Amino acid sequence: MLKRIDGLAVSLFGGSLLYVRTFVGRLLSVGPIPKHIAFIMDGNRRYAKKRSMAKSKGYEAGFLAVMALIKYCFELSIEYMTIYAFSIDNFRRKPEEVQYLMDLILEKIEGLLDHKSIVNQYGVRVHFIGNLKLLSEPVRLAAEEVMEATSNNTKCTLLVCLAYSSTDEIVHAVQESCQEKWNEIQEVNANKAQDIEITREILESNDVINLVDIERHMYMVLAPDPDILIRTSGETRLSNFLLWQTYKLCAVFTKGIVS
Ligand SMILES: CC(C)=CCC/C(C)=C/CC/C(C)=C/COP(=O)(O)OP(=O)(O)O
Repeated sequence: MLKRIDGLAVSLFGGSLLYVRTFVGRLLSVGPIPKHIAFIMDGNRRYAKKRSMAKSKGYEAGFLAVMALIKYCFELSIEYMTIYAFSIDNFRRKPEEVQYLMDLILEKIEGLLDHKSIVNQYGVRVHFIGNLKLLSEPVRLAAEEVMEATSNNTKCTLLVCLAYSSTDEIVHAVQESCQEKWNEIQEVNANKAQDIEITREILESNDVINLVDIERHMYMVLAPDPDILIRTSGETRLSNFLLWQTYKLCAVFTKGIVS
C-alpha cells in the first residue's frame, strides 16, 4: 500500500514527497532517536475487508508496510525493530487459514534472501524468535537460512516473532534457567564429597534463579527493551506480546499504519 501511495505521490508531485520525507527524516534525526521500535502487525484482514479486497491483498499491504518501515527506521538510524508476525494463538485459527499464513510467511521469508530485498540493501541482520519448533520444517529451515545469510550484517537488527507469545517466552526462560542451575549443581556433585557444602550454598542462596538469569534466557535478549510499541490495527491490547519488556515503555501508538 505504501508503495502505491509513494508511487501516486511521486507521479502527482514529481518526487517532491521524497524531498519532504528526507527533510522530515533529517529533522527527526536531530532529536533523540529511539533505539528500538516494536510493531504488532495486525489489521491486515480488516484492511482488506473494508476495501472489499481479497484477504491476500491485505497481507501483501501489511508486508509492504513492514518493508517500508524498515527503510524509514534505517534512514532514522533506529537500530532495532521487532515485528509480531505470528503468535502461538494464531495457530488456533482454522487449519486452512493457518496453512495459508504459513505458506505466505514461507514465501516472504524466502523473499528476504533476494539480493534486491530491503534486508540485503540495508544490511539488516534478521533473527526469527519464538517457539520455532512449532513451525513446519520448511518455514523453520528458511528462517534458519535467513538468519545465517544475514549474520554478518551490522547496520540494523530485525527481530521477527514467529510462533511467539510472551508468556511462552517467560516459561521458556524460567525452564532454561532451572536447567542451567540444575546442570551447575550436578557438575558440583560429580566432584568430591566436600563440594556438598557448595551445593548447599547454591541451593540456600536467595539467588537460586534470579532476574538476570531469566533475562539472559529470554528470546528478546538480542535487543534492548523497546522504546515505542506500535499496533497497526488500532487495538489497544498487548495480546501477549513483549509483556516482560514493555513495563517501562514510554509510548504506545495504536493509530492504524496499515488501515
Ligand atoms: C517478514 C515476515 C515473515 C513478515 C510476515 C508477513 C505477514 C503478512 C504476516 C501476517 C501477520 C498476522 C498473522 C497478523 C494477524 O492479524 P490479521 O492481520 O490476520 O487479521 P486481523 O485483521 O484480524 O487483525
